[in-house]
Amino acid sequence: MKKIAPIVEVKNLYKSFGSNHVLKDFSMEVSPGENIVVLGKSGSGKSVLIKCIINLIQADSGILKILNQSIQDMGEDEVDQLRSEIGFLFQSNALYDSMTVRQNLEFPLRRHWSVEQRKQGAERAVLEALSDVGLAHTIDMMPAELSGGMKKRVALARSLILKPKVILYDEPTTGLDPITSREISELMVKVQKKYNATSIIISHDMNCIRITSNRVIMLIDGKNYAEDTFENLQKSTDPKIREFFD
Ligand SMILES: Nc1ncnc2c1ncn2[C@@H]1O[C@H](COP(=O)(O)OP(=O)(O)OP(=O)(O)O)[C@@H](O)[C@H]1O
Repeated sequence: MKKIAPIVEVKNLYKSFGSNHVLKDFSMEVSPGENIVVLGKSGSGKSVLIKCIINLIQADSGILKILNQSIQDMGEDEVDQLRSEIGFLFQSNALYDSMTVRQNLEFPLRRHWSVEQRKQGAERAVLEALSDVGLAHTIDMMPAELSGGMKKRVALARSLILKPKVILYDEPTTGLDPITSREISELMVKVQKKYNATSIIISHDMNCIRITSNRVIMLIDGKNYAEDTFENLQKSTDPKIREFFD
């Protein structure tokens, strides 16, 4: 049977900051439609990995391919084009406080759509993305009027607006109460299905990982130390893995 090409491929990745060797021969492959969680201790290099994948940080060496393209070899315009196919949900949400929800969602369209495209389709795109996260009624509200969970949903809607093929989540449930965290995790599964997207999720929220992951990659000592389903890793007797589950 022909092997399906991975959507994201990382091979033998190295990244150091001075004498701080963060990623040391890290490799992983993500198949189309998968929800992958990268789990590691604080400071283990999870954010550095995600930033290398989208070339916000330059890797020292290794191969990085996303949507079958080598991001390291691309010019600025090509990287920009590629990033329009990738949705990001950052820990901080990064909503603009001085803009309405609508304006926040229109922001990526301004960069990637022509004036004509925006005239024709912006309203519909904003409403569709907001409806996907159950918040169409907030379209003219300011971020300050929203709860933490609602802000997270709006940020997710904004990352969906360009219908990304890949979604990167950096600690999507940090700072939320357990019920809201669960809602956000379930929403992540729902949007992944609707958009047929592939997700890479950085998290150490065990409930979020259980709900969202098809596979978990353990980032330990700069490497892909182990990868398996959440259920199988949970049964592991390896002390380095057990630390996360006990
Ligand atoms: N731009 C940078 N310059 C220097 N060092 C950096 C930079 N970015 C990250 N680091 C270092 O790389 C290491 C890994 O950081 P990273 O943010 O990836 O950790 P993390 O696993 O995401 O942690 P957390 O779960 O706490 O967010 C840390 O030691 C950090 O200090």
